[in-house]
Amino acid sequence: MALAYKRIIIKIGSNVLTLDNGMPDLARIGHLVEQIAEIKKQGKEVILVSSGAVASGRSLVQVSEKFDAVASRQLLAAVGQVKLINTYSELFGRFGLVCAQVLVTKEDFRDRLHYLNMKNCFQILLQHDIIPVINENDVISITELMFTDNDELAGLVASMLNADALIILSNVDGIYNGNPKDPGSEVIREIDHAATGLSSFITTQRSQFGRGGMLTKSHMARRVAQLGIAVHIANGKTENILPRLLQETVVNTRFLPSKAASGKKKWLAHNENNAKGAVHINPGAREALFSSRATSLLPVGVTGINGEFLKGDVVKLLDESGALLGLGIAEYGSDKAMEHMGEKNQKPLVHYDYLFLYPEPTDNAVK
Ligand SMILES: Nc1ncnc2c1ncn2[C@@H]1O[C@H](COP(=O)(O)OP(=O)(O)O)[C@@H](O)[C@H]1O
Ligand SMILES: N[C@@H](CCC(=O)OP(=O)(O)O)C(=O)O
Repeated sequence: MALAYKRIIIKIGSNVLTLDNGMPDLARIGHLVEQIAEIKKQGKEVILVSSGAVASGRSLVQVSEKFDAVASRQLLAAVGQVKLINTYSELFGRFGLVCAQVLVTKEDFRDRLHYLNMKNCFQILLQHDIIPVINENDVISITELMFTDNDELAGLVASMLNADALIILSNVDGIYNGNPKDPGSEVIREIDHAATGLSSFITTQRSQFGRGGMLTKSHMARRVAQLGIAVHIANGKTENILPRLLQETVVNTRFLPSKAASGKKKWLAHNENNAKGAVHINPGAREALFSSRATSLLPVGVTGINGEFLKGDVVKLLDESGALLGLGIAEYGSDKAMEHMGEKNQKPLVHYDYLFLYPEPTDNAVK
């Protein structure tokens, strides 16, 4: 049965777009563009998150090893992004389609004004039937300012635009239940919010030109699926992968979406870096929050407060060992929270509507 997604984010990893020698694989890019054109004909909206700037830069400039890695990456990305977007523009043009370049940094998701500017820009592009082609602005995003990888960026875009699905194209058929190179391993077809132990299957091994690896992909995928967006990890090198995935006739890993979350929870899910303080909770509170009932965090389950926060600030929720369980918006400041810590019959410190819990807390401890 065909998957009835209307708005789809497609993320293409460097490895899909790159030949073994590090040069861009123009035939592959062409084939992906052709598939996207076919999907567009079906009336779907497509937003592309494409890596490949550095790889494209390599085909134009040779950088001597005496330059440091950061400067070399800036050089290759600055030159390569021009070539990458020109390639897309030319290839989409053959199908009568127009694409646009959107380069973003992590800061753009933190600053509310930048966030809204970005959202408005995507809206106007989509209203005009234009395909946004997004990449990190590698020229200014350096080390700690960088996204973990473009998978993180794609997850943020998917939640910002309330997409129906996020398709991550990598160089593997999906997440295997063992080493992908081991003939005994199989692709896990479906992962739901309650699945546990996923991280034990995933090695830290990355593809030749990849940045984050499969573990960061799976963390992001679970987080996005929990917000109500389906996430697929599939092989971008497989012929006709996109139409076949949408027709459900090809192997891939699908993270089943939970019930759609509110806009506030979607925003919260990606605001760990904005947290002003942290709240430690006891095992009873943790159990209550993770139960199937909608539960707010009451001061009676709070065992410690770190940092200073005000009403409305984002706070981290930690268990007694310090593992990150989720994020919430404080209903009152840290002074009052300290005062009522451990007390019964007090107002919730975090209301359920403003609470986002990470799936599988044990997996998060390895972050
Ligand atoms: N259990 C697993 N299943 C699938 N791939 C895995 C697993 N564990 C590790 N990997 C590695 O993750 C890689 C894909 O991640 P990454 O290098 O970030 O790719 P991309 O460039 O597409 O973002 C695979 O090439 C594979 O080597
Ligand atoms: N922004 C970089 C890609 C960074 C990245 O995350 O790559 P990948 O892990 O292959 O998706 C580039 O365009 O070269």
